[in-house]
Amino acid sequence: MPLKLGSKFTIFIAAVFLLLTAVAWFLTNKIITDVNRQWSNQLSERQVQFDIHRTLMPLIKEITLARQLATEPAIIDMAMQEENSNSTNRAIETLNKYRGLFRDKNYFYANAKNGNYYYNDSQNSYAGKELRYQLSPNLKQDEWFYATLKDSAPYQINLNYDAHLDTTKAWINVMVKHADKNIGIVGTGIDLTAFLNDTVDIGQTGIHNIFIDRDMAVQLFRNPDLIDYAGITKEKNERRRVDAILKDPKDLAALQKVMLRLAKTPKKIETISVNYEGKPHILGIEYLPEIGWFDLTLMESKGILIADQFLMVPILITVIFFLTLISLWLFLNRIILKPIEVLHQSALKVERGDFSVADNIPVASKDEIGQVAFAFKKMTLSLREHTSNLEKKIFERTKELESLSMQLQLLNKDLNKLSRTDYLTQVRNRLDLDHCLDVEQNQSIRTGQVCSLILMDIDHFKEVNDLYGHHAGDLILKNVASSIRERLSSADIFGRWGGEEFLLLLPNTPLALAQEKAESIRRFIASLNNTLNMKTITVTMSLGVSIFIPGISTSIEKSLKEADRALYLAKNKGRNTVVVNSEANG
Ligand SMILES: Nc1nc2c(ncn2[C@@H]2O[C@H](COP(=O)(O)OP(=O)(O)OP(=O)(O)O)[C@@H](O)[C@H]2O)c(=O)[nH]1
Repeated sequence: MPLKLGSKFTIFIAAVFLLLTAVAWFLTNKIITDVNRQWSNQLSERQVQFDIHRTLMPLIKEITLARQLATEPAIIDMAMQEENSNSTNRAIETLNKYRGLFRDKNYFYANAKNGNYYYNDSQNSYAGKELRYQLSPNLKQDEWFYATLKDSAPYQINLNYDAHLDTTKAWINVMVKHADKNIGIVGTGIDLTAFLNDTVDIGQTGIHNIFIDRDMAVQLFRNPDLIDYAGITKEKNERRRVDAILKDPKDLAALQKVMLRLAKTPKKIETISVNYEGKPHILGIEYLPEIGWFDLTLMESKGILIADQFLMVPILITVIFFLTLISLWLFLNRIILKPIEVLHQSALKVERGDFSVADNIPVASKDEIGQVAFAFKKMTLSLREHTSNLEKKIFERTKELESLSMQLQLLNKDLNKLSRTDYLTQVRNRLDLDHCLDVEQNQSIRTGQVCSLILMDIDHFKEVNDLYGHHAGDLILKNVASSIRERLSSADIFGRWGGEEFLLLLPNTPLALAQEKAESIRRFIASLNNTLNMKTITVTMSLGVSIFIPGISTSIEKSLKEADRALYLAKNKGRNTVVVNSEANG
């Protein structure tokens, strides 16, 4: 079945709707992604700047102080000649001075030469006994010292758990140098818990800071279990790396790429999308060359991205598209489909011959549909008028035909009558008599009634013709026929058998009565005066009578032959005589 216009419109509008919606969703998604990227870049940049001030500055301050301490002559002096108590006292004095300046009010100093380790805390607990113990390359807990000494960097930040002091600290280890030789390490420790509380775990929902070094080992994170303590003393594969936090290898690969780029262009910030604890996050990355770390700012997308709010836009666009297309459909339905449907229904009615619809065809608009409706209305009106005229004509023509048919029937009747009437005498002709013989035979057989036959012939008619002329003969024939017919009842069947011979059939008439009738005719004809040209001519007739008796007579044809035989006998008897068949038989 071919598709209707309404279905085509619906499919078209649905397709347009799907296409527009898909484009709207695609564009919105693209815009959201772009905006989010820009937005998270900015946010990340701000966050990192904030971190630098919040986190890096105190660290740099500590490093600067420690580096300054490492260059203090008293410290170098002590490293060179610790056995000199004056030098040592001066150095301890200097160390104590710096202790007051360090954030956590502690310092340490370790001599490369003998492993002597000096330490004092914020409580000044070790006043006078600052030399705490002697480091040993054989002790695992002292490995950091010997590993750091071997490092070429001027300073390091080492996260360590101090078994002696039972503290976990971020140690700022600065090399004490003399003539390019590492002669000791000096620095301060920052309590990691306090540090994490103050700087890393800032309590901003959805935002986490991770500091990692170039090897991706976690340096600072709110969960201390994931921090790579004592990294300096570990093999690379033993270190706690960021993959404990960012578990997707794809995220790690992306991060590594960014880290390689940023290491060449510090102070630049890049962002990537990552998964953290099953949720999408934006990761802002900046390299901090001062400490050799990367500052990673992990921000939950849901909190910072505008996707959720922005999702309303494509939904709104979809709803607007939907409403617009529905309105368009309703509009098309109103101005095209409905008028076409009305025209279609009207056309079907016109096809069935109902022209009354012409008055109801609406021509509301003047547009193309309106013009078609107007043309259709005009056409229907014209068709109605034309059909009405045609019907009138047909009616008139039918009447004419009916009248003609009547005339024809009458003519047929006349013709039929003529075909059965003798042209001269106007009585039944031989054709009609033959038919009547058949009918009467059947009638007699059906009813069981007898039928008498009288065959009559004008005597010496030849002489009449010869004496008075053929015309006179005709007149006598006519006169004889009409005179006999006038004397018969309506049931009697009379006609010209041929020439001057006539036949009379008498249904339901016994032979005796038929004989009487024959006698009566004979007498009447003999007495009849046929007037012609002032002359009176009389003729006589010979008559033969027979009967058809159903069940006894063979056939009416046989009975007719018997009448003919009787007529013959009548002629022989001298004419003007009636002979009954029984006589003939006798
Ligand atoms: N005028 C006229 N004569 C007719 C017509 N039909 C037959 N005849 C004539 O009737 C005559 C019949 O003659 P026939 O058969 O010899 O018999 P008939 O002269 O009547 O003698 P019988 O019958 O023996 O008494 C013929 O001369 C026919 O020409 C007719 O329609 N008009």
